[in-house]
Amino acid sequence: MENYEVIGDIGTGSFGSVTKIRRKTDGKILVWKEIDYGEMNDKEKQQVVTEVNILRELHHPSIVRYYDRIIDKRAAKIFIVMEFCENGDMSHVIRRCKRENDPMPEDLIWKIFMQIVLALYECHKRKEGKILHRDLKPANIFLDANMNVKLGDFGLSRVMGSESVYAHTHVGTPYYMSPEQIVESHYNEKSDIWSLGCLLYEIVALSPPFEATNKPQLETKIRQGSFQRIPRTYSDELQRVISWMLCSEPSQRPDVEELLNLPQVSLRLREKR
Ligand SMILES: CNC(=O)c1c(C)[nH]c(/C=C2\C(=O)Nc3ccc(Cl)cc32)c1C
Repeated sequence: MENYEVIGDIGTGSFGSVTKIRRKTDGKILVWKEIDYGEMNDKEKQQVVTEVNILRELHHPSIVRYYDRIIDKRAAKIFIVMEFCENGDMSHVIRRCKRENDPMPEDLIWKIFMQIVLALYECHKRKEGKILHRDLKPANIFLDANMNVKLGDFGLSRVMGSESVYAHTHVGTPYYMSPEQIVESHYNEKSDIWSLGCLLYEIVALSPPFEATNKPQLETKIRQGSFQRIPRTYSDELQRVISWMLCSEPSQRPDVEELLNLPQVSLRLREKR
């Protein structure tokens, strides 16, 4: 802890709180996310260790960079030191767009989508074995000073299984739950693609595709799979890729490779080079 100076609280992520810090050696601004493992059983502790080790291996410009971890045995806490993303998370951006009735232009949406797909490609297609994100949502997508997308920490949500101590912090309605998760069948990379479809829909329409005031109603809507077309100001192409990711049948959904081959995505990939 002595290598870092606390600057101030940033907020609470989907689990654990995030604090802005300064590295004393070079003054670099970073954040740490605090995980309290005091109440965890051995299985959950092992899972956090495994997931942090996976985070350490992942180096990609569109994935939040992991720098360090500090274990405070006395307080039974782990501090995960990660990259600072000056422009916060996508849920704040969506709220601002909605409040100011200032929707994002389609070109920016395709750029954001491309970067999230690149990050997810890194996870799903890594040679050491697939990593599922399991918690794709606006609050887990961060933006750096140049409005580049950074996929937030993930896999850790594996610790968030229903049996985990964290389950209670999984506050809010599971808007992005896939049909197969409702019937509690096995979560796979196509479930991440479903969540990506919900995420892209919400970035475009500024509301999730399936909304309800309670879980049973939400599950019915998700199972029916019908949702409003995105605003007419956006192209049929954007509507088509969202509908493709929101196919009820997982095998019908695209994988990350097919998404990278979309004309609007591959065009921007070539521009990036
Ligand atoms: C209103 N929120 C913010 O301004 C904000 C800012 C400037 N940064 C963040 C969050 C993170 C940030 O800056 N880096 C992060 C790395 C991992 C995780 Cl889980 C979260 C962050 C947030 C939520």
